[in-house]
Amino acid sequence: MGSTSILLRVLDKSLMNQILKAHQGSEPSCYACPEPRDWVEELLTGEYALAVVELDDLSTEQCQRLCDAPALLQTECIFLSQGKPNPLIDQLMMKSAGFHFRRPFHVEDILECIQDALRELVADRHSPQEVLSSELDQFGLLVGSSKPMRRLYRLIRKLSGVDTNVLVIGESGVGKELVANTLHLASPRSQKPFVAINCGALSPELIDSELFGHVKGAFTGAHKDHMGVFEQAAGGTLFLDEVTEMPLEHQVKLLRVLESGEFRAVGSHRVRFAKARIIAATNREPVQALAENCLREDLYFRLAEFPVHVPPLRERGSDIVGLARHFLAYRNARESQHKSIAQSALDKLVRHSWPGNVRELKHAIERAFLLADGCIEARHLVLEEQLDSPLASGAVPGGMALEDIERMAIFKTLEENGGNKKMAAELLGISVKTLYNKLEKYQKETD
Ligand SMILES: Nc1ncnc2c1ncn2[C@@H]1O[C@H](COP(=O)(O)OP(=O)(O)OP(=O)(O)O)[C@@H](O)[C@H]1O
Repeated sequence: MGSTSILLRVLDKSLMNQILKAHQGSEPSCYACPEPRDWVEELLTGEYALAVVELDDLSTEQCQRLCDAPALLQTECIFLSQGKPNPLIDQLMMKSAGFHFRRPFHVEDILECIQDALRELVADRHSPQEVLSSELDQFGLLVGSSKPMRRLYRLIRKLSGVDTNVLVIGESGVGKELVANTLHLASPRSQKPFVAINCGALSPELIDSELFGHVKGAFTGAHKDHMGVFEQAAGGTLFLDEVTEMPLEHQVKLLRVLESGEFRAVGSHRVRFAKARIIAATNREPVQALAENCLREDLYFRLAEFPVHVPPLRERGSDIVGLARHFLAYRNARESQHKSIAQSALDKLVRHSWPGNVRELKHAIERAFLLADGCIEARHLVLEEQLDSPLASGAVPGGMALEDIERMAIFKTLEENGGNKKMAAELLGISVKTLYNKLEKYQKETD
């Protein structure tokens, strides 16, 4: 018996026949548990993908065996009963995230529910294929086939032929540095250096030296001449990342070089000429950066001769799945592996809002690659949900009890997922069983 078969224990003969008829000859096959065979034992073998079970004669002992066995959670359950209040069935429902149909049975609804459950299970079992190749187009170092990316490629191609300054704008992790590097590679400067510095990470004392260099003896510790990035990138491209994080007084110095093309190394009187093309980048919207005084207006106009907006990942449609496959294919190739990705995992990727953009996706796939043995499933994808949550936005006051935060997270996740406990447990990063235990606890407290 394969693990995709259905266990049937339906006492209502007509319903049983209709289910069997609907699945005659189709995958997965049905196994009708003959009475008085112990259907509980059969179910707990964990060999069934789905179980449709009539429960009216459920005994306390059977209920306990089911509730105690983790195998119950491996099987999707559809329970049928007469509908009389039955604490044993209630207890079972608390342990398994199953459906419960009460008499009179609506055959259509039950068949539809079975179909739904099977569609998901079959998709997960049959669709994962080894991901060994990427289907996305690539321009320079940028991967993606979506419309906004194609528009970006066209703009980069146009800008590669001219020597103007460019300001690359986009959220963190969208690929701004890759855009700058691609622009460099597509330009006549491609044989010269591409030098990147993070303006936000430069220490204020060393910033002049980093940008313009220094001569031996210029200050304590300057044991030899040092070439600044303007000189290192001569003839090539200088990428100034996070330019809005540079202190305003240093932005003036940068502006002077951009205007005059001249600079002097610290401790030297010799004027040097800047021969690098400047591409700057920022995570902030320029209008806001100007309003918040993080960016000098004159520098902005100098840098943004051509502003290039890089779209966030959530606006790139099927590139999300395409990039996930791309990163997986490369990882498979590097590690000589043949790992696959399940449809449920791809669905989870599509539902996510990607606050950390492509960087977050790349990390999520790399972490999942390590966690999954053969097939990456939804549970292997640890996404930065917390960035979206009220906790990160400061909606949770400091000093709030951790239990209250947990209760809030659980109820909010259930609410947002239409009460789907499996999905909620997955998003919360706990097992369905743990979710039930926690619900039981919190519900008791509020009763
Ligand atoms: N279109 C893409 N194709 C392939 N990889 C990408 C793409 N965009 C981004 N990446 C990858 O995502 C990661 C982040 O990219 P990058 O550093 O260029 O982003 P960024 O916008 O400059 O980030 P930050 O604002 O934090 O500096 C890198 O590992 C990069 O290789």
